This record gives sequence, C-alpha cells and structure tokens, in this order.
Amino acid sequence: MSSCAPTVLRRILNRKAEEVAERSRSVSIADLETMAREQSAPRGFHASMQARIAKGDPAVIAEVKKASPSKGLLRADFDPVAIAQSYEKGGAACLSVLTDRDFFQGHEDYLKAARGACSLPVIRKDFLMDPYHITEARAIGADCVLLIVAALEFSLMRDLHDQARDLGMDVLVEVHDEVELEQALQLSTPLLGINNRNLHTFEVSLDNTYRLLAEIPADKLVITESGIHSREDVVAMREHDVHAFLVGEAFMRATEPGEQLRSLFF
Ligand SMILES: O=C(O)c1ccccc1NCC(=O)[C@H](O)[C@H](O)COP(=O)(O)O
Repeated sequence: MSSCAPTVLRRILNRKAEEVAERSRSVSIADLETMAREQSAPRGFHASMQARIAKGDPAVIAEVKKASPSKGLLRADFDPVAIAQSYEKGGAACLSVLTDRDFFQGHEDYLKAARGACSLPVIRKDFLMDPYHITEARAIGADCVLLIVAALEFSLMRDLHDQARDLGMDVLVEVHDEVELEQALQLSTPLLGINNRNLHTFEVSLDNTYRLLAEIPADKLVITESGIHSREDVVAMREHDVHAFLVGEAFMRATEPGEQLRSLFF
C-alpha cells in the first residue's frame, strides 16, 4: 500500500458523506424531525455517569459492538437485546451502540433494540459529520452523540454540538492528542473522551490518557476510551483519578458481557 493511501478514518468519513446523500433521498430531514419529536425524552447520559462517580463507583459506558476495522468480527452470537440487559445487570452506567454498517457491522436498529431492552441512556457511536446525522440520532432514540475532533472542522463540530444540545441530547467529544484537546475544550459539553486508539494507525496506548489528563480542567468528566482489558488497567486509571470508561472488545468477547463488566470493574 502506498504511503498516500487514505487511512481507515478517511475512508469511513468518505463513506459517511455518501451515506448522508443516499439516506436523505429516501428519508427527508423534515421526516426525521417529526420522528425525533415523537421519541420519548432523552435519558440523562451525563447525569447517569455523574451519579455513579458521586457514589464512588466507576462509570462504565458498555459498548455494543459486533465488529471493528482493527479486530474484525468480535462476536458472532450478536443479540443487542441480550447484551443490553446483561450490561444493565452487570452495573453499566450507560450504553454505547455502534450504528455504522459498513465498517463495524452496526445498525440503527441495534440502538433502538438495545435502548428498548433496558433503562440505561445510550450514545449513538458513529462517525457523525452532518446535521442530518444528529437529527437521525434523536429520531432513533439516542440520548447522546459522539463528536470526534479528528473527523470534523471546528465550526462544523460546534454547530453539530449546538444542534444536539437543542434536541436535548448530551454530547461526548473525543480527542486523541493535545491539538484536538484544545479544540474540544472550546465546547461547553462536560463529557470529554480521550481515545487511547489512534484512529489512523489503530495503535493503542493507555499512556495517551495519562499524558492528556494534566491539560484538562476539573469541570470536565474525563472518559478513557479503548484498550481497557484488565482489572489492572482499571485500577491504574482510577489511581490517576480517571473514573469513567468506554469499553467494547473486552466485553464483546466474553460469553456473558455483563459478568465480564462486573468482574473487571466491581
Ligand atoms: O475499534 C476500532 O477498530 C476502530 C477503528 C477505527 C475507528 C474507531 C474504532 N473504534 C471506535 C472506538 O473508539 C472503540 O469502539 C471504543 O473506544 C471501545 O474500544 P475497545 O474497548 O478497544 O473495543
């Protein structure tokens, strides 16, 4: 492969732009707005995380993720309803559901099914890059959306943030390095994710969280994302005063994802 080959993040974003064009030909933004208004009120994603931390517990966002570009298929026996119920029983604060179809084998229906099967708030985990995506997120029932700084121009990211907030959703803004962090801190959302995975190279290092922590004001709720696999990882993060986690693979590979959550975190 030539060094000029697009990274997986670039390929995902190119596909997302095509997807918005395709989808808006079959479902108009006006139709999505109607569907969004018909949804039950958003469940408080930030509030659920805060409540766990206030009790001294870890706040775990448990991910419903069938496959990934870096690891391929994670779970052949994939039932979003059973997974959501298992996570709730295991002590999750919130769910993250991958809705991207082409790279993660996700689906919007998985979010609807998972949210309908439990009482937890749910983030739409996808590569959202258009106002259409934000309205669509609320229309399928999402309580929170992910905005990835590496994927968005700042002014677009700010507009998507404001749109999501106007729709009553929380926003998790995700960074990987210092430059991205500077942009993320210009948004008012309290939810700040540090991804330990470089989305261009797939390299994962928990040191990424430790390095960026010092630059983050105390009013932000820091969530460490990706590459958490053991109780030792959890203990080390908590020793650094990181109490919120987004975990996918380590749970998805377990027979009973919620039991795995409990054994890693409680
Ligand atoms: O997981 C991937 O391979 C991936 C590749 C390219 C862009 C994003 C990717 N993952 C998204 C995530 O951030 C993770 O699903 C999430 O943080 C959980 O990570 P893990 O616990 O390592 O499954």
